[in-house]
Amino acid sequence: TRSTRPQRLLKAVRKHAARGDPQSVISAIDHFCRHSEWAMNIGDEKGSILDSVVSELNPEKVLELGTYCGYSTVRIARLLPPGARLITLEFNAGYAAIARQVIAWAGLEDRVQLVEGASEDWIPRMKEHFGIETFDFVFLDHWKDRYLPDTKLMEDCGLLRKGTVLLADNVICPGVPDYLQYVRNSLSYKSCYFKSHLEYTKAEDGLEKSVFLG
Ligand SMILES: O=c1[nH]cnc2c(O)cc(-c3ccc(F)cc3)cc12
Ligand SMILES: [Mg+2]
Repeated sequence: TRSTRPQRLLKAVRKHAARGDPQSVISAIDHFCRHSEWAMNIGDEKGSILDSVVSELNPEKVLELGTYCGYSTVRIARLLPPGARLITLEFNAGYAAIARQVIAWAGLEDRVQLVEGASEDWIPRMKEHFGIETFDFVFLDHWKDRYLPDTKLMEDCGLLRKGTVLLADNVICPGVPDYLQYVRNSLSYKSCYFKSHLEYTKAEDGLEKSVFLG
């Protein structure tokens, strides 16, 4: 049977990237998506904004909602000190299987824990199952209809602290209007928009950075 796009993306990583070299994995995926097949990775333009937010924050505890093939997982994990931990949640088993191999190819499996399942099922279990008190940084990149309910769920579960940074992908395309309205109007957040483009295209998209004020 025909291979899947994530399988073809992994094949390109194995062919063109060097094992243990996260930057070569990032470049191989960007090249594949520009020249072979578009895929919904954050990409190099928005990825550079993600890099700058992570580098400035130096987070110890990171949560990523939506792994897909692990492109942003690799982008974030390569910037973390070895003691730091990134937990990434992926609902789709096929995506998770590819992401594990991409993360391993980059040599970053020691600081990444990929969990398969629904965000709403795992967020309430972060403390007792992973020994997490609060997250320093949360990257939202899963499903637009889950950004707002999962953010409220993280608040209710006490997973956010004064200064926790939420960074949301795709706030313009596909768009998350209910989430934007919430973080931009809530007194519990200081929010700002980073204008950019939909990965590998000229369409507008952007990232919303929101600091939880407690
Ligand atoms: O569903 C998505 N989850 C996470 N990230 C996405 C992302 O960066 C882009 C898109 C997307 C954007 C335009 C389009 F025509 C088709 C799909 C979807 C997701
Ligand atoms: Mg995205």
